Amino acid sequence: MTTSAPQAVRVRAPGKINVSLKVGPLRADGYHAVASVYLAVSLFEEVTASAAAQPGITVRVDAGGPLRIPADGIPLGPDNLVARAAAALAGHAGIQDPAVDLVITKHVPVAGGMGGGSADAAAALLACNELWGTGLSAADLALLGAGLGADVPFALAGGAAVGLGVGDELTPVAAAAPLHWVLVAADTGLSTPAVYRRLDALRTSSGAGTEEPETADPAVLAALTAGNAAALAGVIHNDLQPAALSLAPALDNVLQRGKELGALAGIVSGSGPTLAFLAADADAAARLQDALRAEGHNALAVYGPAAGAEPADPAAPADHT
Ligand SMILES: C[C@](O)(CO)[C@H](O)COP(=O)(O)OP(=O)(O)OC[C@H]1O[C@@H](n2ccc(N)nc2=O)[C@H](O)[C@@H]1O
Ligand SMILES: Nc1ncnc2c1ncn2[C@@H]1O[C@H](COP(=O)(O)OP(=O)(O)OP(=O)(O)O)[C@@H](O)[C@H]1O
Repeated sequence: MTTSAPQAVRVRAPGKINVSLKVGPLRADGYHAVASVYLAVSLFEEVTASAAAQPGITVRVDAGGPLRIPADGIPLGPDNLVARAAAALAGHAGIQDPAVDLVITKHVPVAGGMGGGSADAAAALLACNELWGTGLSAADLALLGAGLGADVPFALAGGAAVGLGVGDELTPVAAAAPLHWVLVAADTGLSTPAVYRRLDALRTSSGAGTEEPETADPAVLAALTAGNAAALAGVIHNDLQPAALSLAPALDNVLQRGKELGALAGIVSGSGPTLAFLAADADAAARLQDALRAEGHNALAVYGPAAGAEPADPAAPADHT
């Protein structure tokens, strides 16, 4: 019996928060060495790759989802990370004229610091690998992904992990229990390179020295491994937070408000502006989500760790849980 190639493959990949992010000095290549503790959360992007009749890579975005994400500002041409992912895989596999239609179901805030574009790239790599039967291993996909963005290997892997190098050298962290968070999305995004540049400028003006971050904070890893939200609340940290707050000062009030409303701690996610509030448990997260929504914030309770890129259940709705 022969099995025919699939006509369409749907894959989901998670958004992330960084529960700890240490950033070293600017390198000659324009990047910064980091020591990141990534946590994938239960807010997923989906990418459907369908065989196309004509050669070419097309991109469409279905926006919306529980955080009501608008599609503005997402390129639909070859610059979209899903198109770049498909082109990279085709190039690697020697496919001359790839013919694929890619549809993104967008749930992760755009330019939100949650690695949404990286999740799209990860999902597209996996979906096209399946559609085209190219058979790349997880390690090969991660290498291709690292060429697309520092966060892409983690979006493939999911779970919780330490990321060294530019964030792409991953070591998994076994987390005992899910942690519950409330995300607050902002109306406008922040450019990741602009936030890193602001960090460099703040450091230059304060004269503060910076060390190469060689290891992730052991206290963060211990709290994560134990699934201990109270302990984690005391040690979550993001070196990019002062830079994000300097570019988007209104976030500071929201951070304070989340804590007044019961969060154990609050942090800017990655390069921001999405905020992530840590709650004691699922009930506390639901209450905090509702309290923040009552004050007009675009809030959503999620948990992490969540799975990395994987085929989406065709029966499941394209939702965040
Ligand atoms: C802020 C984080 O999301 C934390 O996980 C990442 O560091 C950013 O990851 P990303 O968006 O996948 O990053 P890329 O798309 O590879 O890089 C975008 C830009 O961010 C800056 N960048 C990114 C990663 C890094 N370790 N150092 C940097 O300075 C560089 O200016 C780079 O040109
Ligand atoms: N599939 C995509 N989804 C969103 N943005 C994309 C995509 N492809 C390309 N982009 C471009 O990349 C920019 C940043 O995208 P993204 O949403 O991944 O930011 P981010 O989540 O802040 O990234 P990170 O957290 O990894 O730093 C967007 O403003 C857009 O111009």
